[in-house]
Amino acid sequence: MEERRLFATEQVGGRAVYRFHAVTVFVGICLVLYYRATHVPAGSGAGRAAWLGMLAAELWLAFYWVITQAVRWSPVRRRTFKDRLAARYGERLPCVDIFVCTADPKSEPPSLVIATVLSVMAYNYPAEKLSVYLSDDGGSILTFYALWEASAFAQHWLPFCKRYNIQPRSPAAYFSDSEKPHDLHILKEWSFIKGLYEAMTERIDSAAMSGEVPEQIRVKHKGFSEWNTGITSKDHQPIVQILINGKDSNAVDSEANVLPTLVYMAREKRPQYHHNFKAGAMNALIRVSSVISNSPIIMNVDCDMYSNNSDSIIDALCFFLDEEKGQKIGFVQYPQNYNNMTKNNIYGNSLNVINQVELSGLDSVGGPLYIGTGCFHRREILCGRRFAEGYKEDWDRRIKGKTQQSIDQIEETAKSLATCAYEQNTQWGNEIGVKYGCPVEDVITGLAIHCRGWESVYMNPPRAAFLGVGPTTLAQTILQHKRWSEGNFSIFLSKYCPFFFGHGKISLRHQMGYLTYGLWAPNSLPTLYYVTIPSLGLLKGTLLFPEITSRWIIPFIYISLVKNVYSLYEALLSGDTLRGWWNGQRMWMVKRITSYLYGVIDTIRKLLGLSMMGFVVTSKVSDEDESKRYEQEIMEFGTSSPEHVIISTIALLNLVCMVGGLSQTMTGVGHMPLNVFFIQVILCGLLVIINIPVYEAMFLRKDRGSIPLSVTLAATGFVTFALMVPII
Ligand SMILES: O=c1ccn([C@@H]2O[C@H](COP(=O)(O)OP(=O)(O)O[C@H]3O[C@H](CO)[C@@H](O)[C@H](O)[C@H]3O)[C@@H](O)[C@H]2O)c(=O)[nH]1
Ligand SMILES: [Mn+2]
Repeated sequence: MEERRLFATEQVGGRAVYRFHAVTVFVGICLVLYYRATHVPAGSGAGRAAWLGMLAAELWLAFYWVITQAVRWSPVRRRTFKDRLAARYGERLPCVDIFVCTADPKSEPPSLVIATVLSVMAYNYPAEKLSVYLSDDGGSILTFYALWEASAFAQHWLPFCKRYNIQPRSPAAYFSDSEKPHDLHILKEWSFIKGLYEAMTERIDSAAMSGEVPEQIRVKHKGFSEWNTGITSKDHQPIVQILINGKDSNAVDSEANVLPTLVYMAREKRPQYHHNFKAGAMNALIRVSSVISNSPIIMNVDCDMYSNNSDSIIDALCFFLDEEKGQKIGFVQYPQNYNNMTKNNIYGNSLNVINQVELSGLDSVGGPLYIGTGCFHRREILCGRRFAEGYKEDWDRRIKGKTQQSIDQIEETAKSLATCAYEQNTQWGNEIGVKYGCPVEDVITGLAIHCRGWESVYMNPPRAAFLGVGPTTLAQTILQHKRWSEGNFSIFLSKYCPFFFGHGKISLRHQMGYLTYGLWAPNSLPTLYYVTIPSLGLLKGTLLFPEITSRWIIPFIYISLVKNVYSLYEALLSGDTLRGWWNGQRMWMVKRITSYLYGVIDTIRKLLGLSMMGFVVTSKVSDEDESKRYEQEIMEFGTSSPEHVIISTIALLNLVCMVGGLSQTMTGVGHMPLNVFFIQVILCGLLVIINIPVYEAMFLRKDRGSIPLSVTLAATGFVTFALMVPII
């Protein structure tokens, strides 16, 4: 019966136009490949090799294009019926555990972390059913201190949020853009809470600045004594502190309402044990929470992603508790939205197209990937359960065994579950919990869940569920995308390759959806080829495309035009600006020739056993000067890193080829009329135009974010080399 459903699934419109466009582009691609294959220059010269290289690059890009259409074919949108859930379940709603992960108080300031914690404590959900866990991989007293402060502030913050039903419920976000209320009575309370919040943040920040917590504060909670022995972030005992025990009748807010349980955890770290980064933290959280609250639903967020929508738990439960379809749903994923993007998205980090188009598309073929944050899981499934027909979850499941333990006893038990040795000779990190050994632990874990027969759901409500901090410098962006592309590519090359591991378990289109990301990294090679060889050909008089008078030029022009117009249309529809799209195209190239290239190299090095997996946390802070340039949308280089050399080399190379190629055409040297080299001129010209910010950073800008002279010199060296060597 339709009225009983707790959620609805709707088709996204516009498919006929999309499919027509896709078919014509496909025909165009076939024609291009046919032309390439049948027009290979005779002989054994460099021209022939370059042509065959073009063929290889285009074959790859064509294959990748086909892969990316899988998710675009029939996207869906989900809608929930929250009032039906409330009416039907009322008191019987399940308990929910929320995990927040942080790793380093320097790149993830404690005041940022607790704003996130406070936002998830304040969900529109019965507080007695909510437990919030903070995992601190930095093992830092500063973070513990901040959480302790937050536990006190929550007593005022939570009732305030609920009384006025405010949004968002991260105090940092709320006070930074809420206007002073007009009502005098409310204003008084608003100012009081704001004052409390600011004073608290000041205390936390100044502790963070000085690197220590004042003695008069350390005596106020037993938890601080864990740091008495001078421990370090890489070498310390397990720490579990229950700061608020929801079952304790004294743990109430300023209006005598129950508070959610709040727990601090820093799993044991020892230099001789590998800690498996965030995946290790998640698994420790799963175990620690199992003896404290053991809720059937687990939600996890990164410490920089505050809850922006207080109904997200209710929304997610509409899927899990739906009588008809809920049993098969393994996890509910919300998009990663950022609140610190500039208008035109200078580093292409908005993820708008991924969020609006690709994840909705995946939702129609088996479900979105698990993307690590803003995701609701079912505990049992995260712990390895396979789907079986007729399976029904026990939503009332609580902690097994003794419930009459004291807090101290529970903490001791919990600590024993967060030791380094606990996982030895167990299936944790493999069949149980979040998987180890992959820089995108989330994606591989989600894939395993899908392959065990579960589906997932993508929920993208009009009011964003979570807002986080995206990278704000070029270096952070490149770093993040290196980790992502490398992680997804290593899944592709591992035994978990969606094509093989997923064969027979998930649909072909779902496999293709996974490959959209799995093949990011290898895209670097054909792209690198495409941004160098045709331009060099222009300079050296090697023709690599049909002439303007040839009819074969039509499919080339058709594909490039239509593909770009469609990508622009998708971007605009997803909320990007025209300039944002253009910047995105630049970053698309930059990421492919740096992050993705590194992704390929590092994956291969790891396969050969030459290096270990790493997870470099992206910094959530940048200095004032950098932030200012970010606000002004000026690209940040500044350091002489190898990736900056690559970017500068490609930019410079194209400039030289363009100037050289055009001047030869104009002066008639080498008999190279413009119309013969039409496509190469356009391609090289576009590359020059898109690289204008790079030239500015090289030659015009004088600020600290410009390209250092050493990089320009190195790039000049490489370009000279490329011109001297007869590659083409
Ligand atoms: O040893 C570690 C390293 C990281 N983290 C946490 O992992 C989260 C993500 O790290 P971040 O540096 O912010 O990386 P992002 O690239 O922003 O993370 C995205 O990509 C990751 C996979 O690469 C996913 O795990 C994340 O959920 C997803 O937001 C943060 O909360 C960290 O505190 C840990 O808990 N322990
Ligand atoms: Mn992050």
